[in-house]
Amino acid sequence: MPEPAETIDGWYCLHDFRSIDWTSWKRVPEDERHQILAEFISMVEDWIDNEQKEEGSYALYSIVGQKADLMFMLLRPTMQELERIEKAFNQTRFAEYTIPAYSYISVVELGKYMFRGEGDPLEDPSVRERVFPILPKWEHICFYPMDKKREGDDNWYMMPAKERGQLMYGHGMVGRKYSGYVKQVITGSVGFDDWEWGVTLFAHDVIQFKKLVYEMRFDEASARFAQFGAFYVGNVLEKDAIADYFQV
Ligand code: VOV
Repeated sequence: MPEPAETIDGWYCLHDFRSIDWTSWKRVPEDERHQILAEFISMVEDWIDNEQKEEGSYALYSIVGQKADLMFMLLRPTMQELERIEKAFNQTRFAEYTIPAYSYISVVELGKYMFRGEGDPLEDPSVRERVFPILPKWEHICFYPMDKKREGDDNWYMMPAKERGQLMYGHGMVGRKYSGYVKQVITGSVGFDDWEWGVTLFAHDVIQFKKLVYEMRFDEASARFAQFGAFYVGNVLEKDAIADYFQV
């Protein structure tokens, strides 16, 4: 049997996508809308506090297109904490005006392909930074889930570890060209959700997503093995811009 890939796992991750029920929202009197938003903003402030204490991280983006309007990406040390946040959000008055659109459960993952260190990788500060990341608040986000194929000769899980390592090396080389333009957070979801990985990309210039994802399609690891779910793309929603976004 080919050697299973070893992973270093960090914070648990919830991607939570919501659509806004704009028709109902528009009917809410203005002063009440302010109160409802204040409660939501105070929740975002809690996420910011948590991130400042380095006990987790968050990203808040508005999504373009009809798949959703908002996306929260939350990282926490336990699945219980993620559930508590989800429940706390669902109990806000603001949640009454949102419709769940999609969610994704995973854990920040680093493949051991590139890790050459000795001992416990979680004691290596450069590894800790990768698996307990403070999420960038760059202008744009792109999220999609993916699998590695298991079909005939293109079965990722039947390939010897060395060959997989070579392909991941080639993959990393393509990715490195985008250093400073695109930041990737790969989360593993085998056993947690419907796909094998969540791919979350951050960029200052949205066109860099298209360039990177397109270039990767030609790289063997993706060309032969990658299968993709739905793509979501969005713009950063800073705390101070929330009130404006919900102005109707
Ligand atoms: C921003 C660019 C970028 C860079 C630098 C980069 C580098 C790397 C390295 C070095 C490694 C291996 C070690 C590790 O870190 O796990 C990975 C791993 C991985 N990647 Fe990647 N990736 C990028 C970007 C990047 C993209 C755009 C995608 C989506 C693929 C596409 O076609 O749309 C992706 C996917 C993945 C996945 C699913 C894994 C885990 C695969 C596994 O079998 O374990 N990735 N990735």
